[in-house]
Amino acid sequence: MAQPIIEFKHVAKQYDDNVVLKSVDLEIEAGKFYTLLGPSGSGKTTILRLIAGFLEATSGDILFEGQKINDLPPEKRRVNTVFQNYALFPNMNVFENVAFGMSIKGKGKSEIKAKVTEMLGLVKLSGLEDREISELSGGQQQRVAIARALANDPEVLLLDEPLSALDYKLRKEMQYELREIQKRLGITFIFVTHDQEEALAMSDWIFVTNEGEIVQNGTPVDIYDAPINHFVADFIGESNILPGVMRKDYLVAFAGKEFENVDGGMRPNEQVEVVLRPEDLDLVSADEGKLIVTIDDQSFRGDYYEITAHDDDQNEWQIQATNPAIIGERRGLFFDPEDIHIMRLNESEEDFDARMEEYDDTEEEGTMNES
Ligand SMILES: Nc1ncnc2c1ncn2[C@@H]1O[C@H](COP(=O)(O)OP(=O)(O)OP(=O)(O)O)[C@@H](O)[C@H]1O
Repeated sequence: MAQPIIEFKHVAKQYDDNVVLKSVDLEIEAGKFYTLLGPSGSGKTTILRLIAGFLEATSGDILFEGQKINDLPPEKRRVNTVFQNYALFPNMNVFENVAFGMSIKGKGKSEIKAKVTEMLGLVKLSGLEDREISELSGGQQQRVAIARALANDPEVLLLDEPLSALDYKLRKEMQYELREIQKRLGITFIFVTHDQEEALAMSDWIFVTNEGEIVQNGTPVDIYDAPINHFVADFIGESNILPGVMRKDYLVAFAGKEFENVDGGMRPNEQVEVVLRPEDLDLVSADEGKLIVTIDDQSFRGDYYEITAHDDDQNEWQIQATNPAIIGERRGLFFDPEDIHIMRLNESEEDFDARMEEYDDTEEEGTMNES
């Protein structure tokens, strides 16, 4: 990759004895939409504040375009932040809020007017220049906050859970619009959320945080299809996670049976965890199934039925089915070998990446042999 716009080298943050960030390494490439995704307290906001300069790292280096910026004050960094609570100035109207940064920099009136007009157009608030902040809806206030941050021409826009106060429908709309704004401006966005659906829908690249560490990073598809460990598999989407044991010849044993799988490169007899996503499972007749399950419960979810069941080894299963089932009935459970994802216990991210690369190569070779 080209030189990263932002880089963390072993960055740690500690308050007295409380380590909230443990030696984080990360690289941000210019012009992409990044998301920091993780549960509450995992360190997302700390990472964002270190980038903005509102916090000082306890150790490690923070670089901007290759230059160390640990000691650079926030106003000298070419980044701007959009906060969750908008932080607008209530005594100023929409125009004055968006113009604020440029006014204190002493920009000329006509330049300010042109920029405010452009920014309000970008966030679809043209014509509301004279409105007071108290006369705006929550969604409109959020748009003003975005316009105000972008009016300073930052190279990187930091967004700290900016959509969490909005209702579901508005939130979806704003997700789409933020993505569009990022593409149009071509600058780097770093977005913080604890909502995995939001992260999957918006990002080019996701950093998953847990307990002060980045536990996995990759594209949304990588992270969804190949979670590195139990935490990621459980946090991102619904999962069935079962204990398993690798066997020879691309076989894995779980739920009391052996199954063919293609997620290879494993040692026989190694204890692993097996992930199967609910949407990759089908209910079929008992003699067509790879496993037999007994239906425990179901609920209608609009476009599918969410069904819970258990197998004869007493493993719980979550299944997304297009048709309803009958509670108490014994059915077959069907899945494709390629939908079985294997997770090694306690694997480092580097070893995991190497294994996934090997797996991709094996797949390519397989395709070439077939042709
Ligand atoms: N000033 C502080 N003094 C001591 N501990 C702090 C301070 N600020 C944050 N922390 C702790 O640092 C940890 C990480 O906080 P951070 O805000 O980065 O998490 P987060 O992932 O952004 O969570 P959330 O989604 O709840 O905002 C938390 O355990 C928090 O209590």
